[in-house]
Amino acid sequence: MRGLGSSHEMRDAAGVAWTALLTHGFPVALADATLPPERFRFYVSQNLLYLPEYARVIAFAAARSADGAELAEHTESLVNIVATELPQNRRLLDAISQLAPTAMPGEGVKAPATLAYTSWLLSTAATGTSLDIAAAILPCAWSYGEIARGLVGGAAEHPVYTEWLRFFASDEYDAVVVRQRAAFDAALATQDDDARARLADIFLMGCRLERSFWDQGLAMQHWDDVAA
Ligand SMILES: Cc1ncc(CO)c(N)n1
Repeated sequence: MRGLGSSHEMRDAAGVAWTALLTHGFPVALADATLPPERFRFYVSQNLLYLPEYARVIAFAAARSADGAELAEHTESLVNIVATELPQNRRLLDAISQLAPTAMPGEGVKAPATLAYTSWLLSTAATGTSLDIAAAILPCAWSYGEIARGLVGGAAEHPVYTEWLRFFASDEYDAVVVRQRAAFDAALATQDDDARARLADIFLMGCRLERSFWDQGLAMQHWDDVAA
């Protein structure tokens, strides 16, 4: 299919589902340091429920790797989540708890967008190929890198948010994204039009779910019986 032969073209095809992530009110408020700490606490708590499932999904991709190079690639992504991002999110929760000391309602319970996103990732992992899984996980890492790199330059100093921005805007994080995209693009080159269209649909859904995760954080949206 013309126009869907690379991650770059899939991102362009995702249109507003992608561009909305770059200008979303949550990261924008985080960068100008006006985001209320309670909202960040809610978001990080939900992220700590999201990331272990995300890691399990990457493990499915590793398990289904076609060759040693693919196995190594997914394993590096998995290690990045388990050894770097999860501990970093736990540190962020500790830090924001100084500014927002009261636990949010339902902090240990997946809120609707968290459940939708993790359930979709896990169902893609259960039924898809390793490349389907790669398409599903690509918007996560890639969009965070792009969001942070776009905002870090003009960001206000903040005792917690600055660390978040620097982490995702770092060269180390960018290297993770570059590696993931290169592996995805190389695999995509071997796919026929039908497969590329399916992968683009998966990528697009990942972008939508990223956006609803930000929306959920901004609104602190939880199940009706959990919300006070
Ligand atoms: C919801 C979500 N998407 C992407 C990332 C980046 O890994 C994250 N930590 N959380």
